Amino acid sequence: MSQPLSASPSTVKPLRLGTRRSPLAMAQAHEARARLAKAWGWDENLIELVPVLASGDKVQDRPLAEIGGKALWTKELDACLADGRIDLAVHSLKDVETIRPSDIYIGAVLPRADVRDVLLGAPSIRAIPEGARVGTSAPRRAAQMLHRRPDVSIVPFRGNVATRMAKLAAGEADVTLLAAAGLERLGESGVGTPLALDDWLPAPSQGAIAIECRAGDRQVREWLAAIDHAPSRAEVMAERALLAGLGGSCHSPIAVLTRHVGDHLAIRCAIYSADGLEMVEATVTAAVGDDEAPRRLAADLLARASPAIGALFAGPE
Ligand SMILES: NCc1[nH]cc(CCC(=O)O)c1CC(=O)O
Repeated sequence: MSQPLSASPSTVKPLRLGTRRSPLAMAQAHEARARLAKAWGWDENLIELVPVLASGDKVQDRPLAEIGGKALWTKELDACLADGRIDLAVHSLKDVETIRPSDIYIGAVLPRADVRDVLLGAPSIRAIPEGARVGTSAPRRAAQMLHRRPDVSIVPFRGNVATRMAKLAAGEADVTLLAAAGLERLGESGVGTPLALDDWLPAPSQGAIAIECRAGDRQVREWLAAIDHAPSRAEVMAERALLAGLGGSCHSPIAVLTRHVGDHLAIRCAIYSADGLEMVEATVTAAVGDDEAPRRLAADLLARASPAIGALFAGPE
């Protein structure tokens, strides 16, 4: 007989929550566990954290775009979900590829944290010394920086948040950029200068934590629904639809922010050439859940993009 819905996990059969092993991933997993346990009145011990080594964590010395992209963060956790080693997987949604396997479902998006990028090493973009070395391996951050400051040079800067802060302190670059959300979750919210959203947009889904489960697991889907934050979900899903419309990959410099304006969504997006010299931007208002509006925005951006920009996008997926 099938289990009645809303039964609790037990000490004999705890819920298993898969996560990457980095300090940021572990902090996000603890937050997800705390929210789920609280929503259902469970002891946190009924949710067991299962750290899984992702292939992206094994390679630290080359840009991700070079190694093969975003599935590097999801492949291992996807396999663990599929074969039942875990029941839930926690991710920074920003690192989760746009097209997911059909047997995996995003059961919850947690309330989106501070979406801004933080500049470390200088008090503002303008104050960065002439010709400074900017440490980043993110095509978006590199292009945005070069767009504003064509005089700087970009140096590769991989590794987890602490590694990048240590590299900055060791002088491997003069400035770097990190997500405010990640810094906050690691208890480092005091460092650096958050960049104003008026002239520095974040990555798609930046600041959002997603919890995935098996698409067919009705019980876990019901549990996750209780901690899903509908406004955050609407915003990041619009950004993911835009990304799908652009055919954006880890090579694609895409900056976007979606915000609720009344009961609608305002989507602002800019796409760049790799050298930051060229940029096209557009804004659109969409109804919540209307994936066509972000896709039209993507088509409009691509139609206006120069060859140097267009080469970085595959087009509608
Ligand atoms: N690219 C790695 C990554 N993935 C998610 C975050 C931070 C948390 C978030 O943006 O949700 C970071 C670090 C960073 O970009 O500084």
